[in-house]
Amino acid sequence: MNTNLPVTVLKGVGDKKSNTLEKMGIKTIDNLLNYYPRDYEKNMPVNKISDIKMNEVNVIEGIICLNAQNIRKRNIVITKTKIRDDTGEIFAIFFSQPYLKNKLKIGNRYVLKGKVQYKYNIIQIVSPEIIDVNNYKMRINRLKPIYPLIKDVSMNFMTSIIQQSLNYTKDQLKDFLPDDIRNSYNLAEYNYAINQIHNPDNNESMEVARKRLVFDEFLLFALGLNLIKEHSTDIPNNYNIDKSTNEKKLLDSLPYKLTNAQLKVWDEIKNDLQSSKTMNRVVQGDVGSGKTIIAALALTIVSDNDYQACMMAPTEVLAKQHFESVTKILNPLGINVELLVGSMTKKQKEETYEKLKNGEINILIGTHAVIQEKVEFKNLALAITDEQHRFGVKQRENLSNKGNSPHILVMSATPIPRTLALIVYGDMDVSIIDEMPPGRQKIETYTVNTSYRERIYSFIEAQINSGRQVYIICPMVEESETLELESVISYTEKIREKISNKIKVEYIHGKMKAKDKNSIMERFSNNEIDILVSTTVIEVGVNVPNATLMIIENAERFGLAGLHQLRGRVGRGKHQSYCVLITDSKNNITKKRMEIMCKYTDGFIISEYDLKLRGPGDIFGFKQHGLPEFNIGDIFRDMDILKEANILAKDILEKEKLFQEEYKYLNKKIKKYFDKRINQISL
Ligand SMILES: Nc1ncnc2c1ncn2[C@@H]1O[C@H](COP(=O)(O)OP(=O)(O)OP(=O)(O)O)[C@@H](O)[C@H]1O
Repeated sequence: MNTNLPVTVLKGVGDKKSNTLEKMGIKTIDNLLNYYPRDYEKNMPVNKISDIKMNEVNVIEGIICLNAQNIRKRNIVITKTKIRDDTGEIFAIFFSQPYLKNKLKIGNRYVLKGKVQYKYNIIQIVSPEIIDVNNYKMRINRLKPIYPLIKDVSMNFMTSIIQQSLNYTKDQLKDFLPDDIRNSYNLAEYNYAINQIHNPDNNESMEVARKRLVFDEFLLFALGLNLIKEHSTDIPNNYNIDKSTNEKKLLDSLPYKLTNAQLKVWDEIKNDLQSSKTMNRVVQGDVGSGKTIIAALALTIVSDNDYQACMMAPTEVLAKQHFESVTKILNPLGINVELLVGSMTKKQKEETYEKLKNGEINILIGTHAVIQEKVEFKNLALAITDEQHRFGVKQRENLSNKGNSPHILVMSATPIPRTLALIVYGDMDVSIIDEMPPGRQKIETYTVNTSYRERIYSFIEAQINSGRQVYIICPMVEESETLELESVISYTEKIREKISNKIKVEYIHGKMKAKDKNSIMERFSNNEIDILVSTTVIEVGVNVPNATLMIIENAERFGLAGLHQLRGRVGRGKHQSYCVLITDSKNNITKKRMEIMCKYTDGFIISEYDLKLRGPGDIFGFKQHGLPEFNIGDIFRDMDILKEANILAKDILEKEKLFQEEYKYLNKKIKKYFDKRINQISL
């Protein structure tokens, strides 16, 4: 069975549609079969027209009794027709589908599903879904899949092409899992799973199908990662890092002592750098747990041994911040640290390239341009990056070309349980900073509605009068006509009017030029700005310990992970800090989220709640994790399956089962799966 046929073999898929599908990652029949629903809804029973419920979604069945007409209003074509059953008649209105005029002919029988409203003096079913009569009756009360869509791809179309693909393959898909695995883990057969995920008989059969497909996905992932790990642990350490002249000096120069957790992690890194293999390690630590100093130590001992090291940040603001904090610590030791970011002039950049090449620079800090641009190092031995940018195979190659397989250190602020970390970072060694620096006070957190604004303004003034600084987060950059969200620019104007004019208020957002962003952040860091109104650009990593109040407008717009990251911008120094979450939302999940934020500050606990609160298919906050994304599996919800699959993967590899005849198809599948994903996973 060739499932690699292009989607254009299906009815209704021409060149234009196939281009649109390609944007969704769908090129072949196989891609369609693996395009899983994001949710299901129950097919509703048919209502008699006399019994329809106003302002609700109704399903009606009847005969078209008025030839459809197209009416043009402004730029929209409205198609209007009427449908009748034995109890009454109702108008049906469609928008921007002029071709329906020829389809909806008098005498044709249809099932229509849509909201019924009284508008313009008539009762009408508005923009209903048109459903095949015979098909529908058989399927009443069954689950109907809801697919994720993009513009120009309708649910009807998606369902139709997936059904065609299922008909085409008709139970002839090769099950790549050997029988012994299926039996031991009680997994459904592959054809059954694919059919039931798209056309479930009931909830139970859908769950059975889902379990099988999640297992598949995790098993392939775990096998791939473990294979990569086997391969990557073989890279020998090409550097001789045995001196640590400046380590003690650096530690002595700090105004604090490292926590035990920091010491342990630092030890692990040092051992790696001195071992016979190249380091490939991720350091995980909650917001504010003190990862930067660990990075600085690693940079230092590499430079002590006359090698170069680089450190990359996701944004210029962060790169500059790292640059400043690292320079402050390392310059007194005579270590030359330089910055490389996009907003520098060509001349400045060229000077930096030159100095890097001839070894005048020990440490380079920048954005990811550091490895993409034409940068030549003299002897790069260590590259530090963040979790969102953990290196894929291609970047690893790039890096190797710049150095000679340098050591890799990834910094992650995503607090996830250790067992999970060991799996999702399965190709790397994991270090966890599971302790906060001493003396940190709990960030007092409150949730209020917008009627409290005036009082909050007084609170802001009080904080500023005692020498502190304030962040205010607004989700939008500019005023929006459609959404009632606070926007950064108008908010700044509003607050300037409300508050004493001695208080300096500025804004920062992602659409500003890097140069302007940098200058605002610099002024905020130097306490030249009292209130910084910002979008989430400051979410990750910004460190201004004098800022003690974080106000988050429209807090309902953020997931728990995002709120935790944002709140982590305060409480970074010795002063008592506060976070005020402002929302008018009455939604239960939002309420629960706010309660959790007020109650807990430990990122590990918050991340666990985050997962519990996310329903199936709800990926709220997920993008904020720099974790691999799965097609159907959810690493938190399906954590048990992930663990099982990981143990199985290790067993398969240990016993070299992939070479056995029954494992032939599984082996093939890994190659295919990893071909697609290989760039996301570090090697
Ligand atoms: N052992 C320690 N004792 C006291 N203060 C510390 C210690 N380690 C780090 N700090 C301070 O804690 C603050 C936060 O550290 P850092 O910026 O490294 O956090 P982080 O882990 O990178 O957090 P984020 O993920 O939010 O960026 C800094 O001001 C730093 O100087």
